[in-house]
Amino acid sequence: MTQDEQKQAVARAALQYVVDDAIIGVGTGSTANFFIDELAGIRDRIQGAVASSDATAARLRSHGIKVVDLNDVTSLPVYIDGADEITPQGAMIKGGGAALTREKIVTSAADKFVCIADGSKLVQTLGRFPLPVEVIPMAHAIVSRKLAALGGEPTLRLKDGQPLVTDNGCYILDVAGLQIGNPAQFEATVNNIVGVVTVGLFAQRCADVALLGSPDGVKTLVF
Ligand SMILES: O=C(CO)[C@H](O)[C@H](O)COP(=O)(O)O
Repeated sequence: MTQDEQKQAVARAALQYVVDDAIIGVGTGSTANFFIDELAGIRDRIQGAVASSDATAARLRSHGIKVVDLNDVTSLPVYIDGADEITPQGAMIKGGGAALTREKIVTSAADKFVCIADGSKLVQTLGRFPLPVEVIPMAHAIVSRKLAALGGEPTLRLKDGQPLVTDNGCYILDVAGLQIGNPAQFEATVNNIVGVVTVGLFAQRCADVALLGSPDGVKTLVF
């Protein structure tokens, strides 16, 4: 299977985690987009979805799926999203699509996180993919220096030659050169830097289930 075929296969497999008559959380990125397209086929079975980005909200609406404000939701049985890297223990790097803060907020509201990813995302140690860190714009230089002091090589993410601005009006630093041996501890350390909005490490709250693509089909990991 190609990478896209793997993404489509895990997206389809994730439908089994959709809870009837519920509002579900939906992530951001190309794998999440495949999932939204699959979800359209069973949209009458759910009440609606909480979106982790403006792009996801637009795609849900384009399929006639109701987008619900998280503030109006008291129960979110499941959140389904991709990842940039995931370990065999379920810790993840996310934020390649710049949606890490809303992804982490929706994750915190969900009973279960189902990660859907092609097999290339499974790694033994997080950090080959540059770690996204969302920052308050006035603090990007000072936060960069602090991340460099932790051993990383931060780069301000650009779009069309200008700093990329997230849905929250913030910037993203992509931190290369890390080998993250203790993801939960590193998540706490980076979150503690003043000016950081969110670090794209999902380790204190890992995935509960991962559906990973492989040449032979979808493999399920339960954490
Ligand atoms: O965290 C994310 C967006 O902020 C995505 O889940 C992550 O970047 C994976 O994307 P893709 O499914 O396109 O490989």
